[in-house]
Amino acid sequence: MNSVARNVPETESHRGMGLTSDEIDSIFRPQFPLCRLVLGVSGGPDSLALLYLFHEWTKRVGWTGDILVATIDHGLRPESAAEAQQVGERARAMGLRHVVRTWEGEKPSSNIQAQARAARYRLFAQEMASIGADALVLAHHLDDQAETFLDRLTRGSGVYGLGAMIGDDSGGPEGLRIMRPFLEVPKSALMDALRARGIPWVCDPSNYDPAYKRARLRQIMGGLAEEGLTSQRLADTARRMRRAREGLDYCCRSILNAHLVCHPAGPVRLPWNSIGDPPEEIRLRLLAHLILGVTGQQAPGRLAKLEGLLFTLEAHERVKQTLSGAVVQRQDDTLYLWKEVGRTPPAVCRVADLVAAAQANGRPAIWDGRYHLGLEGAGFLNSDVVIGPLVRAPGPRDGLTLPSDFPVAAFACAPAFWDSEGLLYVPDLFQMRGSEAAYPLSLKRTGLF
Ligand SMILES: Nc1ncnc2c1ncn2[C@@H]1O[C@H](COP(=O)(O)OP(=O)(O)OP(=O)(O)O)[C@@H](O)[C@H]1O
Repeated sequence: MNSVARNVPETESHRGMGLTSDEIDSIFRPQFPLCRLVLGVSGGPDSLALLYLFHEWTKRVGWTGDILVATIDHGLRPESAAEAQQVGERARAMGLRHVVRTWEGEKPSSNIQAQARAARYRLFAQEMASIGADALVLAHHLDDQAETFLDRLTRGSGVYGLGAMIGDDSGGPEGLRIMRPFLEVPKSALMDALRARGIPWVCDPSNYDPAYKRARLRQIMGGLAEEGLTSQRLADTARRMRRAREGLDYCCRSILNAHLVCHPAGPVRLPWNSIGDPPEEIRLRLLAHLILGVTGQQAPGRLAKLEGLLFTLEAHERVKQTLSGAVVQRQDDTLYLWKEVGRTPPAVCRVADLVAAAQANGRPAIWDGRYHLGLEGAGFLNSDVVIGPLVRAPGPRDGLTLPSDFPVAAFACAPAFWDSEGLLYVPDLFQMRGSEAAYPLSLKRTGLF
């Protein structure tokens, strides 16, 4: 995570001439030792500035990585296809590859911006997979950051949410690594840079449509600035929140490293009274980390619900609750957490399909967001072997021994391998004897633990 503030000072160049070479260098250099990138370029001023300034920088410093410029045509405005083509012409004129991906199918009648965004990241993920890209580079800038901060305030976020966007985020949508080199650069500086180069841009009218919350927030920001609440101030506070978040994460990691017991098949337990009496914010973050760790999710859900859960756990010595796909049980002084079977149990899929898709995409094979599959032994597996939650494995369970130091229910979502003859392997719980005694696939947890 690139947490160090890279304050680009408000110099003359920001106000009129665009960014200087030194400023452009300080924006890109710390972030781009990577070699394969997808640049998300819509044709608006921010992402066009990304396209031109990044290309200019790569030429100047002799950066030789691979760039694919991607435009997503959401098909929501009649001009969008022509605008996407125009981005393609510009990219090709610079000698860069460009691809247009279209959001196909019927468009939803409500929540359209969120759905378009989800579709956009799905399409970006496919394009990244096609070239084995290290990261997706987006043109979010300081004013976007300030809007995100305000938006999170309206949702009652705490330290984590108010940290807003991260410059180098390995936990983006679709699990993508997202780089945001302009996060501390004001939009006005990007527009000035385009003007200084005589580059025209298109405007998406939905950016100003008061039907959308983002546009409304943008409008009220003018008034807030008059009271001193400028984009710069809001973005500065977001950066301080990220710093606080890193401090909290650091404390949580030390506590978990010292006290957490993880079973390789999924559940975890924490002796709650042995962690001392850390402040409430740390206890909350510990709970959030544990939920993310056992569920394989990226975000722990709403803060108010997490606060409610902590309150309940601390008020009762024996209690069991669910939150964000995790079961959390307190039994005297021990907390147990595991993944809930719930309405959406982990998928059952053929290991061969999972491995083939991962190899084709140049990405690691991951099951249920929780486990990396080591692929070394994949070739030795029968093609009908599947992986799924233990609770779905067919046939008898002879030989499967559940440990007595976790609740039995905690193993329902354990990763299990089976074929038409029955269960083959569950980490630390079951290993089929005979020809497959040395099970050829290794499993490693993703995430925190
Ligand atoms: N249609 C598109 N095609 C390619 N890239 C895009 C497109 N729309 C947005 N982007 C990229 O994403 C960045 C952020 O865009 P925008 O601010 O519109 O998205 P957002 O919805 O506010 O952000 P996010 O998607 O992260 O929530 C842009 O600067 C650009 O790099």
